[in-house]
Amino acid sequence: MKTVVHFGAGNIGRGFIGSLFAQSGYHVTFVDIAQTVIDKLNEGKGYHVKTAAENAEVIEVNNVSGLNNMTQEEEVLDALKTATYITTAIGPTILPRIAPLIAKGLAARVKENDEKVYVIACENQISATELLKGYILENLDEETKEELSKKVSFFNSAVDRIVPIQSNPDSIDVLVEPYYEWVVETTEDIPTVEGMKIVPDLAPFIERKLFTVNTGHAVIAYLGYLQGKETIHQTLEDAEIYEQVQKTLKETGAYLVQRYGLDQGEHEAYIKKIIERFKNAYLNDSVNRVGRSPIRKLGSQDRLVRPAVEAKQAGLPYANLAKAIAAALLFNPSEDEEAVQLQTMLEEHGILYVLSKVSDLHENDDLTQEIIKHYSQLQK
Ligand SMILES: NC(=O)C1=CN([C@@H]2O[C@H](COP(=O)(O)OP(=O)(O)OC[C@H]3O[C@@H](n4cnc5c(N)ncnc54)[C@H](O)[C@@H]3O)[C@@H](O)[C@H]2O)C=CC1
Ligand SMILES: O=P(O)(O)OC[C@H]1O[C@](O)(CO)[C@@H](O)[C@@H]1O
Repeated sequence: MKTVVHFGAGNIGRGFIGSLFAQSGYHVTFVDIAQTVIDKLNEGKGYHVKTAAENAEVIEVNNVSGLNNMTQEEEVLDALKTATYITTAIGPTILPRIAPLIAKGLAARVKENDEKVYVIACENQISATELLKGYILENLDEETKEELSKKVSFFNSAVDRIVPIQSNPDSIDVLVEPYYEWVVETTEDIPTVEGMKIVPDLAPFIERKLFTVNTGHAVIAYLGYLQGKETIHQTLEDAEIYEQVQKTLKETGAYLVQRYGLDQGEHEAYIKKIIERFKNAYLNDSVNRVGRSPIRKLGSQDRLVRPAVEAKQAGLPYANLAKAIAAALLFNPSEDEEAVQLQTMLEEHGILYVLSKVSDLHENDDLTQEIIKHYSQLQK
């Protein structure tokens, strides 16, 4: 039986990527630091994925096991030696932390196994696998890098499925939205995985996804948070916020249509479909989850700043994106470490410093001035 080693046995790991591999006949070895999840994976050897819909579908996921990368390094290295795929859904900021272990595993593997292995990072980040590859290579000598170049392929990917924080922490079953899309960039002939869509150029797919699903979601989360809302679907019931989401996605849409030559009508239909997905009350998705890690989300390549910069450079409107960035700067749930860090940075150094440091935006930039204007208005 073919195997996959998947780093991150969380919501996307269990509810999406791991589940697709299991359904395709793979044994899935999840690697995580959450010992309780690892124990449950090993005890039950399976779990259920349930769709958030009136007529819920329940999928049984079998042929899974778990390893703890902090305490079972040797076992993880063994699993890496024979895996066909190595995947991650762990969060972009964690990739550098798991890279040394993957590097060690690949270095040992290429000495004794000539079979190809495919590495795919499934994160909300442009070029996540390329970045992971860089972190892995930093840990290897020239000779091993040369071996890797023949036997290991790295593919960027875009993952789209809304999986909220699960309501029962004692269960490893996962509630997911019915919709999903997993797009992988390669021209190689690779072993089939059910639900994996292969394209030669990921750029239009990941940008369309990140700057529609994730931008729209972020607008709802940050404006909802400021209005004291708890969930995404409740926030969307607010007519003003609903309109703000539409106006912001019109801005990212204009950029995407121009940049990738998308069909205007088809893109408008795509936006409509995404907003319908956000309305799914069965997900009960919290604004704090969707807005989580605002420093990452305010990064220059992420869902808010990058499309704003791109729109500005293309001579297109960006005022609503600037408002979304301003709202993100006011996101402050006490349990979100990055939100706390962001607020401390704002208090100690001010908004210009934060926009420069976190978003690579400078004082004399028109976008910076537009953000500051909205920031002052939202503070009132
Ligand atoms: N939840 C969602 O709807 C979607 C999430 N994503 C992306 O998928 C990735 C994972 O997100 P979620 O599954 O929602 O997060 P999650 O928090 O549910 O899962 C992350 C898992 O990584 C584990 N982890 C953290 N640090 C670790 C370490 N050093 N070593 C091993 N394991 C570690 C955690 O224990 C957790 O089980 C993120 O990049 C996210 O942006 C992408 C699309 C949808
Ligand atoms: O997972 P991140 O990058 O923190 O952001 C949350 C976003 O990811 C998703 O979970 C799915 O793409 C969306 O719900 C949301 O836009």
